[in-house]
Amino acid sequence: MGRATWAILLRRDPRKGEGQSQKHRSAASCTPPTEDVPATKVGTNLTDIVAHRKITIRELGGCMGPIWSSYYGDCRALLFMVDASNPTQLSASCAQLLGLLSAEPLADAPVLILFNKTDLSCYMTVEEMKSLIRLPDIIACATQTITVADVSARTGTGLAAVLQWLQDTHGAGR
Ligand SMILES: Nc1nc2c(ncn2[C@@H]2O[C@H](COP(=O)(O)OP(=O)(O)OP(=O)(O)O)[C@@H](O)[C@H]2O)c(=O)[nH]1
Repeated sequence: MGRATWAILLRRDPRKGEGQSQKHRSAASCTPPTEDVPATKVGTNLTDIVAHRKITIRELGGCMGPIWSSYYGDCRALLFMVDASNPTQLSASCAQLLGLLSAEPLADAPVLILFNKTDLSCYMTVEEMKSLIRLPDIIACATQTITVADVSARTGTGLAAVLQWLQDTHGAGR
C-alpha cells in the first residue's frame, strides 16, 4: 500500500481475456473527484470509462511490478503514475519506468507519465524530480510517444489533460 508507482495499462481489446484476475470493475464517469479519493485495492483493478469510446483501464499496483509483463500483450497504451509526494521512491519508480519503456511489446504504446498528489506539500518540487531522473533524456531516447502531466487525483488538477490524452490516443483508432 502507498507505493510510489502505478502502471495503468489501457487494454487492446476490452472484450478479451478478463479472466479470474479481475478483482474489481466499475463504471466511472470522467468527472474529477472533488472529495476523498477512494483507496484502491491491492492487486489489479479493471475500470471502464467513456471518453467518446469505451476504454477499459487495468490498474496494476506498484507491488505487482514483477508480474506487470503478464499484461503487456493486452496493452495498447500506458499510464505510468509517480507519487510526487514521495521522492524517496523516485529511483525505484524510475527503474520501473525504464523497464516498461524497454519492453518490446510496449515499444509502440503511447505513454502518459503522471506525477500525482501534487496537492501535497513536499520538500522537492515536481520539476526537481523530473530533473533528478533526467526525464527529458528518457523521453528523447524512448521509442514511445511520451506525454507528461502533473495531476492531483484528490483535487482534480490536471485530470482534464488526462481525459484529453485518452480521447486523442483512442480516437486515432490505434
Ligand atoms: N492527497 C492526495 N492523496 C491521494 C491522491 N491520489 C491518491 N491519494 C491517496 O493516497 C493513498 C494511497 O494511495 P496510492 O498512493 O494510490 O497507493 P496504493 O493504491 O495503495 O498503491 P499501489 O498498490 O501501488 O496502487 C490513498 O488513500 C489515496 O486516496 C492525490 O492526488 N492526493
